[in-house]
Formats: sequence, structure tokens, C-alpha cells
Amino acid sequence: MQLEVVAAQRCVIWLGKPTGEEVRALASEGWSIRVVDAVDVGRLQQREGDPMVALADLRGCDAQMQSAIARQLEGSPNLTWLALLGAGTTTGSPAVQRILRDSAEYFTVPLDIARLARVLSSIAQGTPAAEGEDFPDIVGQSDIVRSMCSHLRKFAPVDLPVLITGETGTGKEGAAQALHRLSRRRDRPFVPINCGALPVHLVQSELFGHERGAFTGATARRIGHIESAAGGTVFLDEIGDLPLDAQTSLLRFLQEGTIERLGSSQPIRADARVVAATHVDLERAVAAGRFREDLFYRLNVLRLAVPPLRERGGDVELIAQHVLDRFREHHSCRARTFGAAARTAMRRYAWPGNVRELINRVQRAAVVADDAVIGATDLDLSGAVGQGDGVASLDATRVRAEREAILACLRESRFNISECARRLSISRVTVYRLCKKHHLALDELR
Ligand SMILES: Nc1ncnc2c1ncn2[C@@H]1O[C@H](COP(=O)(O)OP(=O)(O)OP(=O)(O)O)[C@@H](O)[C@H]1O
Repeated sequence: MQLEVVAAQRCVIWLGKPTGEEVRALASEGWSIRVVDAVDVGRLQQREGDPMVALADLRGCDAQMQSAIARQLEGSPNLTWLALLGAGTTTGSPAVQRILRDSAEYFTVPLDIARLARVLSSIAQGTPAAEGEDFPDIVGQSDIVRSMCSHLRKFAPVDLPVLITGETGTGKEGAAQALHRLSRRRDRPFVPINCGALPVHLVQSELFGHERGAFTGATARRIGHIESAAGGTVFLDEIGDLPLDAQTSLLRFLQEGTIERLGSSQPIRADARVVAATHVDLERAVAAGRFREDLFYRLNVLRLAVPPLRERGGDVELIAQHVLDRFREHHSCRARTFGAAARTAMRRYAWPGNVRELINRVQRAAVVADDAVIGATDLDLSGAVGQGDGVASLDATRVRAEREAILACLRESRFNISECARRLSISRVTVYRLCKKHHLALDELR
């Protein structure tokens, strides 16, 4: 059957089943709801000038319905789409992934009607949130960073886990903080934990706490990081390094919302949103049996890729200038800007350590530069000037491989320098030298 839906002013086309309360609440805000069966509807038509919004209600939606909604969405590019996820909506299917990718905002149950009304009225007025305002710490104008920010904006209000992927130093923790700051949990704690830096025998107790006497040395009860988030956000950095028993406890928390302190079998309710980050390929870790598949699917609900610096085009210069300006606020130095050769070098260099490496190089350059213009040599990047792209990328590949090898080994050795040196058959001094060369700040990484 081909249906044509002609929208009234301020009409929400609702693909699914709104509750009576939802219909009444939106009506009181001046919005009518037109309920449409996604399987039957043929084409959604927009009358010129009508602010028309379609809402993909995925609550209790089976696979057939999900595919039908995804097809609608593809066939109606002039509509603004919103997505409402049910408690049991699994987001792995291609249809749901497509719906999420093309929806302007997401909502979860229980539906926050006030937020929905705000979003609808800003769509009706054609005033999307101003770009940049939400992310004062993310400098960049490239399309790839804009797209990341748009995902952050969509993910923030949705109370579901987020998996952030990206190379080291790209800004994964900054992205997690932005998610927290833009969420309803913003007034509660943001608790960052580097899973790779926790001693294996203490992971359970650090994350979930312990009772007095749980193990030798446990002289008092201790609250774990997840409990201490108390309604806030827990940021689990390097989630791939979590030992298997802690993965099981985390899965239970994500499924049931309860934790057990070490030394107790009493489940305790805990409220925290989990945002996890990884620089390794978790799918491969699952295939290798190092990471639980069921936990991976629980965490991988909303996925955010933070791009490497070398893919951000001119952002590298914007960030460099921003770092220099901040540095000058606290230190006296002559450097004011970057010369042409320095800019070329920054664009050509592959930045294996990403933004963190850029910050280190710019700060060093600000200290050593003799005049107002920073040169490529001040950045220690003279090798990147004048090289053809092929040469630069081969060189960069070697540098990156060395950096990744040392970083991976450090992590596997849990940042024990002697152990790392033994595994790589090099001296401890060489480990330190390579860390310096690749801008690996051991204190920060630990
Ligand atoms: N777009 C950006 N603009 C300005 N500063 C940035 C940007 N992205 C990241 N940074 C800065 O780069 C540094 C590294 O960022 P962050 O610690 O978030 O990276 P990460 O990906 O979590 O690193 P790791 O993988 O080592 O844990 C921080 O000082 C952060 O403030």
C-alpha cells in the first residue's frame, strides 16, 4: 500500500507506538503526532514550509520493522529524523546502525518529553545547536572532527555505554569528558580509570571495592570506582587490558546494574554510565579469546571513532597555534606563530603520538625558538620538510611501527621498564630513550 502523509504544521510523524502520555505531552507543546506503521507506509511527503520531523520508535521493534524504518529514512532525506531506543534495542544490526547514523538526535526510555519538546522546537525554528560551543576543548574545523562532534552531541544525552576508539593521544579521554559534560550526569563525578595501569591482582577491588578482611591487607571496607561515580560517568580507558574476571563483573554491572564488593556476595545497586576506550582492535581481542564477546556487544552500543591527527588536515595548525597561545599565557617566550616551513612540516609529518605529541613539540619549540616565528627545526621536524609524500609516508610508517611496538610492550609489561626491556631484548636505558623519542610520557600513561 502506498500512503502519502501530508503533514500539518508542527507535526511529528511517529513510526511506532507513542503512549497516550507522550501524545498529550507533545500536544500541550503544540505538536501533533501522526502515527504511521513503518511497514505499510510507502512514502512520507513533506508540504513546502512544513517543519516535519519523523521519529523512529525502536521500542519493541522487530527486525522486519527496523528494516522498514531504515528504508523510510533513506527514502525521505528532507525529513529530520529522531530515534527512540527501547531498553532492549540491540544496536548491532545494519538497519539500526543506519537509523542511528542518520538521526539528528537519540532518545532512550523513559522518554524525556521536555528534551524532546526542546529538540522539536529548535528543529521547527531551524536553529540547531551552535557548532563549537559545546566543545571548548576540541580545537578543529575539519569535516572529520565536525562529524565526531556531531556524534558526541547525539550520544551525550543517551544513557547507554559508548565505546571510543582511536590511536593513542588522539583525544579519547577529552571526548569522554565532553560526553559527560553534555549529559544529564554532568553534576555528578567523572571517574577516569586506566585499566592498563591497574595491577592485575587489584583490578577487582579498584573497580568494585572490597570488604574488610577480603584479602591480606584489606583492613577496612573500600568503595570501588564504579560505586564512587554515584550517578556520574566511569571512563574505562584501555578496556582491552581488563582481566577476564573483571570483564565478567563489568558485564554483570552493565546487565543488571549491580556490583559485588570483593569478599561479599551481596549485590549492591550502582548507577554509573560506562564510557570505554581502546586503542587496540577489540574485535581481534574477542577473536583471540582475550575479550568477552558478550561484554564487547554490551559496550559497543554507541561507537565513536576519534580520528588520528594526520587525517585532520589544517586542524594541526589550528591546534598548534592554540597550544602556543595557551603556553604564552603562563610562560614568557618570544614565539608568536609558525613559519611556512614549520607549517608544511606539521602537515606532512604522520604524528604517531597524535595531539599529545603535537603539544609536546610545540611547547618545546616555544622554549627553544629564538624569535617570534617557530621554524621546522624548533619543532624537530626538519626531516619532514621537502620530502615527497611517498618518502614521508614510508618514514612515518617505520616511526609509527616502532612507537606502536614499544607502547604495546610497555602495556603488556604493565609499565614495568625492566620487564619491557627484557621482552624486547634491549636495555632499560634504550626503553627510556625510545619513550622520549616517541613522546611517551610514562607518568601519564601509567
Ligand atoms: N582537538 C583537540 N584540541 C586541543 N587539544 C586536544 C585535542 N584533542 C586532544 N587534545 C589534547 O591532547 C592531549 C591528549 O588527549 P587525551 O588524553 O584525551 O588522548 P587519549 O586518546 O585519551 O590518549 P591515550 O590513548 O594515551 O589514553 C590532551 O592534553 C588533550 O587536551
